Amino acid sequence: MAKITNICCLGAGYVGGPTCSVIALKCPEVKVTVADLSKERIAQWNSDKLPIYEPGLDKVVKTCRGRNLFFSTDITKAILEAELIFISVNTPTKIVGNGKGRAADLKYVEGAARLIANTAQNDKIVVEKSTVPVKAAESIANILKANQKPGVSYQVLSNPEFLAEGTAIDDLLNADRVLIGGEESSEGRKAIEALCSIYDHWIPRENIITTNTWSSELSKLAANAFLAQRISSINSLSAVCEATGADVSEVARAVGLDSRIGSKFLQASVGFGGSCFQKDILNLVYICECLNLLEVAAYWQQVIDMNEYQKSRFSIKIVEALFNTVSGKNICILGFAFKKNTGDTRESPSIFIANTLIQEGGSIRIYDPKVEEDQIFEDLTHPSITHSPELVRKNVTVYQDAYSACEGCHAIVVCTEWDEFTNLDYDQIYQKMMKPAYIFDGRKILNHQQLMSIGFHVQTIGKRI
Ligand SMILES: NC(=O)C1=CN([C@@H]2O[C@H](COP(=O)(O)OP(=O)(O)OC[C@H]3O[C@@H](n4cnc5c(N)ncnc54)[C@H](O)[C@@H]3O)[C@@H](O)[C@H]2O)C=CC1
Ligand SMILES: O=C(O)[C@H]1O[C@H](OP(=O)(O)OP(=O)(O)OC[C@H]2O[C@@H](n3ccc(=O)[nH]c3=O)[C@H](O)[C@@H]2O)[C@H](O)[C@@H](O)[C@@H]1O
Repeated sequence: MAKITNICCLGAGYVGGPTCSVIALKCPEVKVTVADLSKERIAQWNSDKLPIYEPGLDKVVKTCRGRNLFFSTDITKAILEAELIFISVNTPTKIVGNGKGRAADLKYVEGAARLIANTAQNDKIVVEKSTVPVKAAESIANILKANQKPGVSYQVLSNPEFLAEGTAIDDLLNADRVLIGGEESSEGRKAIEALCSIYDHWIPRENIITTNTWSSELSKLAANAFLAQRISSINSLSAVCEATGADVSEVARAVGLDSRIGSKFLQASVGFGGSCFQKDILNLVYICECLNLLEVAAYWQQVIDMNEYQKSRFSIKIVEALFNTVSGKNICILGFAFKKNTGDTRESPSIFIANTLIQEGGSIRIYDPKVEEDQIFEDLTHPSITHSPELVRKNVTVYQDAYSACEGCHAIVVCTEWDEFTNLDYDQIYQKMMKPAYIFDGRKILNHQQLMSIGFHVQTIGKRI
C-alpha cells in the first residue's frame, strides 16, 4: 500500500474534530478533511468559535486549518479523494425497538458505511473509530461488500479512541496506546501498516498495539467499563464512609498507593456522567445478555445501578438537610458540564440533581463557565427528563457569574469540579446568602474547615462533617 496522503473523517464531533486536528498537526504532508452532515457544526469548525470547548484545541485548529486541515459538508468529495476514511459518528443508546435502552444504535455507522459504498470509485481503508459493539466491523464490511463497485475493494479496521474530554489534545498527543485491529490476512496487515504509518509520526511504535478486529472492539468497551467500575466502587464506599465516620479520600489514598491498584479514577463524586460510560456499559450488558452470559451482564449492570444510587443519594441528602423541603427556596447549582474543562453536558449528574430539585419545587439558579443557557434548558426540558417543561422554564434561571447566582440563595450545590469554584470568595458569598447557609460539595473540591469557620453548614460525599 502506497503512503497515505489523503484522509477523510465522517463525523465532526468531540472525537472526529480533535483527533483529525492532531493528525493534521503531526502529518503536515497529509490532507485531512473532516466532513459532517450538519452544516451548522461545520460552519462552527470554520469559524473563530469552535463547536466544542477543549483546552489547546483552538491553537491546533488555527495552525492547520486551510493548510492541510479542512472542515466540509461536501462528504462526496471528501470520500472520493481519501485513501483512508475514519467513521467517527455518534453511536447512542437505542431509544426504540429491539434492545431499546441498552443496545448501541448503529444507524449512523450504517449510514456512513452506505455513503462510502455509494461514493467510492477506488480502494479505501475504512477505519471504525466510533465505539461499537463487538463484530460491528463485520457489519460495516458486509455493507461495503454488498454494494461494492467493480474494481473497488475495502479493508475495515477498528481503531477505537481513548481520549477523555477536557484533556483530549494532551491525550491524543501523548496517548498511552493506540489500538488497531484488522483482518488477519495479507491485505489486512497492509491496511494496519498504512494506519500505523500515520500514528508513527508521533506515537512510539511500542505504544501502537495491533490485534484482531474483535479484540480491538471489545477492548474499547472493556476499558470504559473498567474505568467506570472504579468510580462506582469508590462511590459505593463513600456511602459506607458517611455511615461510619471513615473518610473516602483517605480510603482512596490508602488503596491507590498499592501499585497494583493505582491512584487514578478513585475520586468519589456525585456520580459519573459523560456521553460514553453509561452507553458503553449498557452496550456491554446487552451483548452479554445476547450471548446468554447473564451473570456477566448482571455484574456490569451493577456499575450503572451504583451510579444511579449515588446521584439520587446526593439529591436526597440535599433535600433532607434543607428541613426536608426545598419548595420556594433558591438553590444555586455551580457547574452543569459533566466534568471540568468541557462544555459537554451529556449525561451530566447536574441534570439529574437539578431536575430532582425542580420537581421538589425549588427555585434553581445555574452557573457554568462553559455551558450556554440554551443547552441547559434543552437538557432540562428534554422529554426523557421532565413531563413539565413549563415548570423548568418557570423555576430555572441561568447566571453568567457565580457571585450573582449565589446571592440570596439558601444553598449552593457544587456539581462540577471547575477550578474557579475553589477560588471563589466564600466570605463574600456567605454575607449575601439566606441563613442558615448550606454548601453541598458534590466534588470534594472545597476547603470544608474554612467554609465552616465562615458559618456555612457543609455536606460532602464520603465524609461526615
Ligand atoms: N466524546 C468522547 O469523548 C468520546 C467518544 N467516543 C466515541 O466516538 C463516537 C463519536 O462520539 P462524539 O464525537 O462524542 O459524537 P458527536 O455526537 O459529538 O459527533 C458525531 C457527529 O457525527 C455526525 N454524523 C452522523 N452521521 C454522519 C454521516 N453519515 N456522515 C457524516 N457525519 C455524520 C453528526 O452530525 C455529529 O456531528 C461515539 O461512538 C463515541 O462513543 C470515543 C472516545 C471518546
Ligand atoms: O469513550 C469515551 O467517551 C471516553 O470516556 C471517558 O472519558 P470522558 O467521559 O470524556 O471523561 P472521564 O475523565 O473519564 O470522566 C467521566 C466521568 O467520570 C467522573 N469521574 C472521573 C474520575 C474519577 O475519579 N471520578 C469521577 O467521578 C468525571 O467527573 C466524569 O463525570 C474515558 O476516560 C476515555 O478514556 C474514553 O475515551
